[in-house]
Amino acid sequence: MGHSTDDDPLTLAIAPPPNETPEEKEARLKAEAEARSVSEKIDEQLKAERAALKKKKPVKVLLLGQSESGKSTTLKNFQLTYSPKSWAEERESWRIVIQLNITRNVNMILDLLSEEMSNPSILLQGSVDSDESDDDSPLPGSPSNAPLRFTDKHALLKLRLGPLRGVQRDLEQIIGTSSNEEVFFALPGDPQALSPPASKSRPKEAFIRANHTWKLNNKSQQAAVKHFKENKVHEATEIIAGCADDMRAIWDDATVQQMLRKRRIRMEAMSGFFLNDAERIAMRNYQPSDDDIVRARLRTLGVQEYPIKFETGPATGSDWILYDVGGSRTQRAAWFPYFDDCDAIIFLAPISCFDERLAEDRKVNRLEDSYMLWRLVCSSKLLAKTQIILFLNKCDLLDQKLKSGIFVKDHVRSYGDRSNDAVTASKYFSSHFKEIMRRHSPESRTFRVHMTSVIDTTATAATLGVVEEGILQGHLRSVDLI
Ligand SMILES: Nc1nc2c(ncn2[C@@H]2O[C@H](COP(=O)(O)OP(=O)(O)OP(=O)(O)O)[C@@H](O)[C@H]2O)c(=O)[nH]1
Ligand SMILES: [Mg+2]
Repeated sequence: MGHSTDDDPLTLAIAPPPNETPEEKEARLKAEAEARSVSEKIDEQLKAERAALKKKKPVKVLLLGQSESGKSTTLKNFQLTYSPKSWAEERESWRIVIQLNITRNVNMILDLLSEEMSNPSILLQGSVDSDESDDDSPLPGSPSNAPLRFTDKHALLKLRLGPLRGVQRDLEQIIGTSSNEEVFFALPGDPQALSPPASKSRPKEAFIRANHTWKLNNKSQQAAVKHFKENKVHEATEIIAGCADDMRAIWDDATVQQMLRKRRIRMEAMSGFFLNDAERIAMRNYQPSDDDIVRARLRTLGVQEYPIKFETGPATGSDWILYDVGGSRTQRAAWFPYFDDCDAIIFLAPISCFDERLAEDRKVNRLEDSYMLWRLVCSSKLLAKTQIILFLNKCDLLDQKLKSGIFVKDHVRSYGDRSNDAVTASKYFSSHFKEIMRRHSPESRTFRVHMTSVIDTTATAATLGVVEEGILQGHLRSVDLI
């Protein structure tokens, strides 16, 4: 039955000669073994060279998730933990962002005060939608619709804090809210992309532009900063310093607090809230702490590339590139080109947002939006082999929210009669994300999840340690597979 093999030209060519003597056979086998060994060595060398090349390639990590999910904050944690030198260099740049954040906090209160003082009938109609919650019931613990009693003190505070409106305008100009920059990222034919979406009662946010101009890297930008430092920034710092006591007074005022409760606005839970630190931040020589920087809010536009040379940890010396994306709807089309060729994705889902709506589309629940995005990422064929790590973020806010008496089951019907505590709720949300991954991944993959509050830099450093190791291993495994 050896017919076909015996006739095969290759078999015939490499067959031992007929009548081979034992000596000849031994010599032939030896020669063949040597040839095999040389060939294996060459293969190994080629593999090692390719592996070395790949190892030199930076580890690429993409941060994804809806707007305000905590992507940029996670990036800051990476910088703080693994690249402290470059973190320190950027400290000063955050000062004006934080000044802008606190100025906005005050101006938001002033807007609400003006509305209430000029139109007290609003009060008698009960609560007004604050943008932050789906239902119209007053916040637990808020008094009944008792009328707000404004006095001369409020009129005076409004007057004295008035200059902060000009400060906001100046600081926004310095950081850069030019619509031209946004056009750069506009989706073709998308008129919304020309102006950042902002709902009626939500303060507009500052945002990072595509080319990091807010960090002011080139000469003309540096000249512009110098100019502003001599003029506008100095002026803004002086005005803020002069307003320190009044900022504190307006925030501590019982009527203002009552007004916020009536409107179901929890300013403390809002991004970039700094009023509890007014005196410190208002100081003329204010230097942002690490914690301040992590809490500062600056919206991201487009896709920002952050090369990080690891200065500490097991990956010391290695180069990583973190891609931080804008998470609002008009920004999402820019994500897809980055799906190709990335080692890992860290997906942020803020689980405290189960009762909130998207700023850019008030019809959409934020948790539902996160589920939808997660499904999209899990089902992407381009990402079939990419490691995906889920951060169920803002666990601190989830805990506060549930303790304040807000019930998950009132917003997520399937939650049923489960216990209304943060651990049970986060496990419940986690199981939902896991199921989506299981159902929609093109190939089976491991569900890696971390419960996070990424403003907690110590806890986040520990989480990043685990994540870093996992990503590195994945990177090296892919090297072995070349
Ligand atoms: N309390 C609390 N605040 C958080 C947490 N994570 C982020 N934040 C705050 O939420 C705000 C928004 O976070 P960002 O990291 O800027 O959100 P982002 O996902 O980058 O948003 P875009 O750039 O708009 O896509 C910031 O002010 C953060 O300090 C968290 O776990 N807990
Ligand atoms: Mg961001």
